[in-house]
Parts: sequence; C-alpha cells; structure tokens
Amino acid sequence: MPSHIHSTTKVHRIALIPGDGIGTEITTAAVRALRQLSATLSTFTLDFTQFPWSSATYLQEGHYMPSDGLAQLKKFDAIYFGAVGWPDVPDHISLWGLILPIRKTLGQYVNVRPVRMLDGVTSPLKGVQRAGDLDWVIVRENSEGEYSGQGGISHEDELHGVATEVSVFTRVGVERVVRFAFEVARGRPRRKLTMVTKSNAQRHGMVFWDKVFWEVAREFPDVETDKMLVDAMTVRMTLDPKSLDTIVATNLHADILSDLAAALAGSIGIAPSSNLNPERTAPSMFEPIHGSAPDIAGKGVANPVGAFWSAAEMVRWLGEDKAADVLMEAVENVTRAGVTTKDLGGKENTEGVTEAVHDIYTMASAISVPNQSLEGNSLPPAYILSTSPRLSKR
Ligand SMILES: NC(=O)c1ccc[n+]([C@@H]2O[C@H](COP(=O)([O-])OP(=O)(O)OC[C@H]3O[C@@H](n4cnc5c(N)ncnc54)[C@H](O)[C@@H]3O)[C@@H](O)[C@H]2O)c1
Ligand SMILES: O=C(O)[C@H](O)[C@@H](O)C(=O)O
Ligand SMILES: [K+]
Ligand SMILES: [Mn+2]
Repeated sequence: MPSHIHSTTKVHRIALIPGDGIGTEITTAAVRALRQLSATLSTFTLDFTQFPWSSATYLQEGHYMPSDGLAQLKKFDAIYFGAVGWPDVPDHISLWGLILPIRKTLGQYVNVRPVRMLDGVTSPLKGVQRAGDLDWVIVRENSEGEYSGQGGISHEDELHGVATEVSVFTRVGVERVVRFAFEVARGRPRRKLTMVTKSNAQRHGMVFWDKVFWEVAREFPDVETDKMLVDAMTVRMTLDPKSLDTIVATNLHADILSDLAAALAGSIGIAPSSNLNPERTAPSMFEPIHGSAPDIAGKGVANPVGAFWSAAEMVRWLGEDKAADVLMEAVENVTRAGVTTKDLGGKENTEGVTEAVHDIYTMASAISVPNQSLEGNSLPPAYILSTSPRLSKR
C-alpha cells in the first residue's frame, strides 16, 4: 500500500461501462478525474472493473451483456455508465440490451437529474443569468410507465399491421418515486415540488398518478406542491424558470424534460443522472443524461462536465461527501474560468477540460492544503483558481 494512503482507506468497487461513442470518451475523462481525486484526498480508493459491453460487442457476439451480466454487476458498490447506442444497431435493441435491464433489474427505480446554472455558463434564456435563476432537480420514474415494455406488433408487414405500446402505472411504482421526490424537495431550501403529467388526455394512468401524488402529499404538509400538464410545463420551464424547484414526472416525460432542462442551463453536456436503488439492495448507476452522440464521437470534443458531475454524485452516494464537493468545486472553477468545450461556447476539447480539472487538484495538493481545509466545501475557489498556472495562461 503506498505510504500516503491511510490504513483505514475505504475501497469502493466500481463497475465501469463506457458503452458507445462519446460514452467511452467521457468515461475516460471521469475515471481520470476520479483517480486524481482519490489520490489528492487519500481517504478512499476506487477499484474499477471495466466491462466492454457495447454495440460492437453486440454485432460480434449477439448480445450487449453476457447472460450473467446483471449478476456480475450486483457485486459492485456502484456502476459508472457512459452511453449506449450506435447507428448500426437499432436504438431499441441497444437500450433494451443494456441500460434498461440494468435500471429495471437492479431496482434503480428513481433517476435523479439535477440541473442548475454552473458558474461561467451562459443560458440561451435571456432572463437566466446567475446560479439561482435555474436550479432544479428532476426526479424521473425509472422502472415502468411508458417504458414498461408491454405491447407488441402483429401483421407487421400487412396493410392491417398493428402495434401497441402499453404504459403501466402501478401504485407501488408511482408511490415510491413520488415519496422520493417529496424527500428531495424537503431537503432543499425552497421545499417545493411540481408534479407533471398529462391527465387531461390520458384518463387512466395519468389520472391514477395524480391521485397517488395527492395521497402521498398529505404526508408532506411542509412541502409546497403544484401540478402541471407536460405541454404547459415546457413553456413554464422556458419562460418562468425561477418558479420551479423539484419536479417529479413519468419515465418518458422526465426523459424529455431533462434534455430541455439541460439545454436551458447551457448544454445537454453538463447534466448528470443518478439511477438510484434507494434501499441499496443492489448497486446504483451514474451517467450523464446525454447519449453516445455519433455526430461528434471520435473527435475528442465531447463536454465531460455532465460526466464529472455524475462522478461527483456517485462518490456522494458512496458516502464520500467531501470528495463530491471538491470535484464539483474544481469543475466550477474550470467553467468559471471559461475553460469549456464548444457546446458551452469555449475552445477546449475533452482533454483540455479534464486537464484543467486535474490541475486544480494538483495545485490543491502541491500547496499542501490540509484535508481539513477542504471540509464543509470551504475550499476557496478563487484562490485555487488563481494559483493554477495552466488556468492563468488562458
Ligand atoms: N443513457 C444512454 O445511454 C442514452 C441517452 C440518450 C441517448 N442514447 C442513445 O445515444 C444515441 C444518440 O442519441 P441522440 O443523438 O438522440 O442524443 P445524444 O444525447 O447522443 O446527442 C444529442 C445532441 O447533443 C450533442 N451532445 C450530447 N452529449 C454531448 C456532450 N457531452 N458534449 C457536447 N455535445 C453533446 C450531440 O452531439 C447531439 O448533437 C442513440 O443511440 C440513443 O438511443 C443513449
Ligand atoms: O432512458 C432513455 O430514454 C434513454 O436511455 C436516454 O434518453 C436517457 O435519458 O437515459
Ligand atoms: K448516458
Ligand atoms: Mn434521455
């Protein structure tokens, strides 16, 4: 054991699934940032095991995961995921071959998608200028709803071909995600939760969702609640972003709203997601919300910020709060300094942004900031930034 590692150092075992396209690029960046983070703090180590499950594997072997793939994943403390999907495999095959079975089988029934204005990032909305102007947590149902997988196709190539895609809403499924969202809302300063459905047109499942929501709401009288139809929600997110805080929605609605949210906060490349098994009966999975981005894959230009933020959420879930704070602090130092990729208006590539984050840790350890000074998120951001030679050159 290296001498700088304390004998009580915790080891967290992480399954790494880079997947396809920019999934592999941002996973490499995140692993680099995480290794540097644990080396800087010396309070924990991450033991990564990489799984080559991708569309290339599928084309060669006929499957994304081997038949014991899910059983293999269960042995880890957490899963870090890049993205899956590539133009040479139909998207429903890739999603149902890898990410959806992990979410469903490992009991990851909530998907937490925080979005906020990071320092130095510009929103396309003219009213959104500073951090507090857009600061949301979208809680996505992650196990059923429109993604239930029920339905089928008959007479596919006939004139009378028919297909059904059945949404399934169970009391257990709705109640547990709604309760989780209330807890999230209660833990935030504004204590405010907005429920999103489409219970005007969809008169069974969505009406049931609303009903269960109002039942659970009685347990949280200290949380302010309101309800939006999903179409009107897109307008409110765009025109009145400050009026929102925590949002709970179905699997499909929250999938769509979270891409919009990320774009409104500057780019889809910044937003993280945590696929959580709240009871911790199996590992949770952390990934940026974006996909494999075939249009920019292989160019080394993907924004790694959403991947870093997802990595921060992962170490927080593993009990390493200080590490999560330090990582986010470093990321925001870098965005504040304008060291960003093209999607955020910058000139850097993935590696440049990753190195800038790395430099901040290096500076933190080079000036031997004792661990205590990192406690409680008190790392002075401007100070660390101004001492970084790489950043000051820019
Ligand atoms: N969880 C997942 O693994 C996941 C999520 C979404 C999409 N997908 C899959 O990814 C593939 C591509 O899907 P898509 O094009 O609809 O969505 P996408 O998120 O991959 O890309 C949408 C747009 O955003 C840009 N973009 C995405 N991430 C970026 C980043 N980090 N930095 C800069 N720009 C970024 C892309 O270049 C593209 O123009 C499909 O196969 C889809 O099924 C997988
Ligand atoms: O869940 C989905 O719809 C896809 O995997 C992707 O769009 C995501 O948001 O994770
Ligand atoms: K992803
Ligand atoms: Mn999505």
